[in-house]
Amino acid sequence: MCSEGKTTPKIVRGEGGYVLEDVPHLIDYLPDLPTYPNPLQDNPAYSVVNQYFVDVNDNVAQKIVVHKSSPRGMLFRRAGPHQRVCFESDEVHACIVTCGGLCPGLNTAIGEIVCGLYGMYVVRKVLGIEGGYRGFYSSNTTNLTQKSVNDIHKRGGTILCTSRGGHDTLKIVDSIEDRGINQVYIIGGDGTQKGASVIFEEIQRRGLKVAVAGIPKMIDNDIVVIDQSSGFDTAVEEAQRAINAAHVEAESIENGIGVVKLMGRYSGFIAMYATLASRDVDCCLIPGSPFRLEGKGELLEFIEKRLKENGHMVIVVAEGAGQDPTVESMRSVDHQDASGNKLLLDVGLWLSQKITDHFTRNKKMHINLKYIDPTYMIRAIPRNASDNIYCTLLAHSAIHGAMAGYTGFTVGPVNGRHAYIPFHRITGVQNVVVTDRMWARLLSSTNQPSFLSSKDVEDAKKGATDAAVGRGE
Ligand SMILES: Nc1ncnc2c1ncn2[C@@H]1O[C@H](COP(=O)(O)OP(=O)(O)O)[C@@H](O)[C@H]1O
Ligand SMILES: O=P(O)(O)OC[C@H]1O[C@](O)(COP(=O)(O)O)[C@@H](O)[C@@H]1O
Ligand SMILES: [Mg+2]
Repeated sequence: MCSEGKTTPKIVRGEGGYVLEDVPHLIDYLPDLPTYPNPLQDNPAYSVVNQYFVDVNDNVAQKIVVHKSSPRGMLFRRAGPHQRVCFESDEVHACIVTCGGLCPGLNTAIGEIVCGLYGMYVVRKVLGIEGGYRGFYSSNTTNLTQKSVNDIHKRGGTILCTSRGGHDTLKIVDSIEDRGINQVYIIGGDGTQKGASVIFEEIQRRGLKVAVAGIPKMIDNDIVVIDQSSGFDTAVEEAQRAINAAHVEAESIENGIGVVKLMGRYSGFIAMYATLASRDVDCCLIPGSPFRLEGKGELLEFIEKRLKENGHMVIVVAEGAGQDPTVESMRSVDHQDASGNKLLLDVGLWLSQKITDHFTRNKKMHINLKYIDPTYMIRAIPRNASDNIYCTLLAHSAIHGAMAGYTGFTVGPVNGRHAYIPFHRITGVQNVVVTDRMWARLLSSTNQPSFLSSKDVEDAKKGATDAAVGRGE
């Protein structure tokens, strides 16, 4: 595995504090590249829409809440179809690959890239790379047509299969070059975008006319800059079913406790949003907000109090929660998956065991605890309607960008408008639930203590500031 790319940021400054963080373009290293009129101008569907093409000077602001005396913040290039493109339709040989963990909407993204290329740009050569990055050099490929992707958006998973690890940059770029591929669409999470970044670097180094576009999918919502990751909405919705079940079980028996573990390796967005949406949850535990079991005002005392008040309770725990020294012992610190992600032991099981032990030991109360682990159920399902539309827009934005000659970018909504974001802006830092207003809303809705000491609060505030600096805010 390589480390992420080292492209120098393409910063364009102008009057009035204008700062555009632009994405690379093929013309940056292929200056004589010809351009052609966009075939969309003759497309009966698109030609009827006023101002369908984006202006080359359209930008999207990262910061929309500004202070009188504060800097205006960074701008990104607006995504969308351009008047001129750098590829002729019959010249395009595109490929699509899906990498990393599953996420609802992968098949929609695949299908929409294929249909968008065929329908909007009259492209006829789209190759599916099977089995993630290693598929470039060790697996089968499949020709993708509008017919072959016809109804895949209704299915969970990815028709191309996926994998972790196996990112061998040189072999991947050799394969791209040997096959004559000139547009590479890479669908995946934060790890995948890092991989895409180094592929782009190598392609640029070799001077190839190959556009590399990243399409973000992250069930954990742990990618920075973009508003929200695709698949997240579906996952939060599906998590409601597990929380409902835990609630029904807990309230139907004396001193019932329902514990639900939700995905979120480094960030607790699914747990936080699922808790806020449900309103049946009494306590939500996430990475970044440490808790302790024993002691005054700590978790076990709170559980006892809530049981006495309500007779039952529901706890939602994100899989990455409990990283403080109290639970350090249950973590398999030395283990990583094939992509280098930290492997965690089951915090839900551990917590359930600790709660049961506590109440058995002190004999104060007989509890009935049910542990529900819907982990893979929330990501193996088909996307919901809103994620379907979202993935469609991501796919189309990626196609328009690649056709216009932009490369080395990830596409995504920034404050509601789709933009092209250079890889390095999203690969350097991870999105985490910081102690911001959303977390305050959650604490107020569950009425749980924060379990934070004054030192924890200081650390969290510092972490939030550092993260904001890392995100370029
Ligand atoms: N720093 C990196 N450089 C190159 N490839 C990487 C890097 N990090 C992850 N990858 C590759 O990206 C792919 C997906 O990464 P992973 O972390 O498993 O999932 P996700 O993209 O969903 O976060 C894997 O094939 C992995 O080898
Ligand atoms: O068992 P797997 O496939 O490694 O997946 C588990 C991980 O996948 C995720 O759902 C998403 O992680 P990625 O962003 O790496 O795909 C994590 O929340 C979870 O820890
Ligand atoms: Mg990841």
